[in-house]
Amino acid sequence: MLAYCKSLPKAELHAHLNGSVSVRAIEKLIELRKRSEPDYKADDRVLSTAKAQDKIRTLADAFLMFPLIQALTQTSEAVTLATVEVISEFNDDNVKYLELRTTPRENTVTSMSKVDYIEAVLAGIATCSERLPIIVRLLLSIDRRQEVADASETVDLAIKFAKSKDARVVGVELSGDPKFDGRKFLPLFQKAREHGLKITLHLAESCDWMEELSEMLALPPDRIGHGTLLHNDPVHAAVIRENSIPLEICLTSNFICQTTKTFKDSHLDFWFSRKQPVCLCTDDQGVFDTYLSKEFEIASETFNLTKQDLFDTSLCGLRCGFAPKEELYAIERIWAQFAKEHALKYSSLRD
Ligand SMILES: CNc1ncnc2c1ncn2[C@@H]1O[C@H](COP(=O)(O)O)[C@@H](O)[C@H]1O
Ligand SMILES: [Zn+2]
Repeated sequence: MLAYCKSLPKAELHAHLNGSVSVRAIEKLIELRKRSEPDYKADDRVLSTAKAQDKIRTLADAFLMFPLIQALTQTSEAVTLATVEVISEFNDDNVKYLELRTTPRENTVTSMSKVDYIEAVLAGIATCSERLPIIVRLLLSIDRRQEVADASETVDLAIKFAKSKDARVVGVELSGDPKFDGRKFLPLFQKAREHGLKITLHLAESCDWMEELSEMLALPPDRIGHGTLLHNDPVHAAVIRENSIPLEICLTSNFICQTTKTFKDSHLDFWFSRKQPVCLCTDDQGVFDTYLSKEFEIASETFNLTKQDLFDTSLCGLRCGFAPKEELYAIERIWAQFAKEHALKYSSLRD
């Protein structure tokens, strides 16, 4: 089944740039940093090829890893390199449509501004677009720990970049440690929506911090990141069903962080059996040592999914993308062709 999962055209909608950087790419980033700082020594944990499960057992452990990687992406050159490496690896896994997300950061030591950071990511996307058969769009992230003023700046930049010529920025998202309440950012998400941006929110990733849910769901978001525990509450589940909000489900991430005890405990089954749109995603493929085809294989083994189910799930991912519908229709031709070659059922939304 893994070979089939690899051959499937796929859409990845939930990938944090810094969490997606592989050990191989980290080695390149260290080399780059050593050019200007020959004595630089990276933290051993980011270079360890040990299984992700040995390093991370809780969500809190995962949050210790991100700053170690972010320490290597503090210049425009490094940010572009990381972007190119991450996109290339998704392309190698036959991902045809990718939505990367990242938190724009400024760095006073290297004089990198938030605008520089975004432009560096966009430069990486532009380079890959010329060379590789993959369409990439960008979401700008608000980190739950941020001050509202900082997040507001990010939303304003997202609005500005979305209106630029290439329009590769298509949305904003909320992520970061779930113990920080997201409600203070709601007016910013409203503003982003008024300017045509799409919104996805990490919600209910951990059982300890659920107070915000009703207000966050009332937005309502265009997609939900994880939503691991939302199905346990009938009121929340009803909002999701009524609004047909797609869920971005990251099996390995949830399992490693132990927000779902086993793959079988994942909320994927609940939503899948109710025909809710569900997108399989990697979250942080570098940190969690995974890739999208593997997530499809795990889903298939755990929930007895057929080749047709996997194809439908992969197509569902594309259709939940935030790029304009016309662009998504154009990319869908690849799925139509795959269905033809593999005698799978496929019907265009236009039929
Ligand atoms: C494991 N589950 C998760 N839950 C919540 N937020 C997560 C996350 N995984 C990653 N991030 C968010 O993505 C940032 C790293 O990428 P960027 O520097 O933005 O590219 C992390 O600092 C965190 O805010
Ligand atoms: Zn995430």
